[in-house]
Amino acid sequence: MKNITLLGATGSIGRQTLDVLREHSNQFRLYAIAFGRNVEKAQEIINEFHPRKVVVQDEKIRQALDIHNSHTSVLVGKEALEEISADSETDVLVNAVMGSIGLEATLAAIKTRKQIAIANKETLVTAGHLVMEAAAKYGVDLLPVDSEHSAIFQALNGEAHHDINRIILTASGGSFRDKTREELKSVTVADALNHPNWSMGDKITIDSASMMNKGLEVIEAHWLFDIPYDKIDVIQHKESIIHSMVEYADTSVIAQLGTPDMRVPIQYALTYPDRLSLPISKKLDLIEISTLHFSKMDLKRFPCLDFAYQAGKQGGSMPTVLNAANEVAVDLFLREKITFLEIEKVIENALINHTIIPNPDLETINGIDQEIRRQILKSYR
Ligand SMILES: NC(=O)C1=CN([C@@H]2O[C@H](COP(=O)(O)OP(=O)(O)OC[C@H]3O[C@@H](n4cnc5c(N)ncnc54)[C@H](OP(=O)(O)O)[C@@H]3O)[C@@H](O)[C@H]2O)C=CC1
Ligand SMILES: CC(=O)[C@@H](O)[C@H](O)COP(=O)(O)O
Ligand SMILES: [Mn+2]
Repeated sequence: MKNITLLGATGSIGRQTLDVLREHSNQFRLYAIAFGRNVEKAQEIINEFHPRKVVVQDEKIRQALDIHNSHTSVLVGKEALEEISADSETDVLVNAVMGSIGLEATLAAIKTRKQIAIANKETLVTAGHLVMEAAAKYGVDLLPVDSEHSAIFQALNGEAHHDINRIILTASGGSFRDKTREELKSVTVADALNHPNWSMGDKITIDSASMMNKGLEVIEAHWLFDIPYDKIDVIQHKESIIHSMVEYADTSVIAQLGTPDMRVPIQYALTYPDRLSLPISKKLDLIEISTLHFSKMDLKRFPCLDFAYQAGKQGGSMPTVLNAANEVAVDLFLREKITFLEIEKVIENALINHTIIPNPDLETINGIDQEIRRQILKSYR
């Protein structure tokens, strides 16, 4: 029986992780959870799974929870995310919080040699060098949950890196794949949240529409698989059936396919290297689908993808700036303070105005993250 600690339990990945745990309750026990503001959902989870530890952000949320038993203890604050991640009872950490807030928890789990299923891609974007350095030092594998990275992980199957020509990430194109830039001037939040293939949290759904999601995934792939940026390609594939591919030196291409259902990569990250059954409602039926489409990515149409390639290649503190600016810009868009096309402007300005700091340590990264947020928010109060 493995004890699972789940950060972001009330979110999209969190809830689908709970589906997997329900399905395999003979193998996994929910040991601890952390969530943000959704008290109602958290209460449901606590009532069903009876975790030993629950992390809340503040006293007000602790008081809103109805816990009257000595079995469950409630911990408060950001440090408590690290505490449950490093807890000696935790066997597997599923990091499914949204944003760079998840960074210290990932590092804490690495230092205590946990199995880590990582959905929280912002952790790898903002501080990939620190995370991978720590993972190598402590001999910890990061098991990807992101669908594309799970596909690559499966396609790599332990092959040596020098055998690889390139990684091919697939992009659905998001909510606005068929819109012109002119049409993008007047799109609404509701339009942007209408992803054609995946039901996900709000922030990643907006990232998908701006193509920043794929940009973050390029950086995530660079760190997870130790692959240079010029060997990472992105192609548009509107059906999200091929989740990504690896082209080998002999030109052989290995892809992983499946209907878009995040429970598949989540479960694989929990059971690796084994595979367990998973009763998903719709298995892949290629005859029914009949045709798959592919097209070239246009970096002028999707400048956020270009920003991410540039920031990744420049390295140092640039990916931290990219991530922080994007997190704030998406939040401003979701709160209708800026338009959709202003998201990319906010990010571009932050990148242009930043003087790169090589090899930043954790304190520097946190300082830059906070400063970028402060500067951007100052203009939109
Ligand atoms: N959804 C998907 O299909 C995919 C998601 N990912 C990645 O997984 C991560 C999670 O995405 P997703 O599940 O969609 O996001 P959601 O917005 O649905 O969920 C985010 C979770 O994080 C919690 N949270 C937010 N702030 C804090 C905090 N300060 N402390 C503790 N918990 C916090 C939220 O709590 P609450 O809701 O209670 O406020 C919620 O449980 C992201 O990095 C995303 O890029 C990657 C691939 C696919
Ligand atoms: C499910 C998942 O992994 C998301 O990151 C997904 O990839 C979003 O799709 P697009 O960014 O390709 O639209
Ligand atoms: Mn993805």
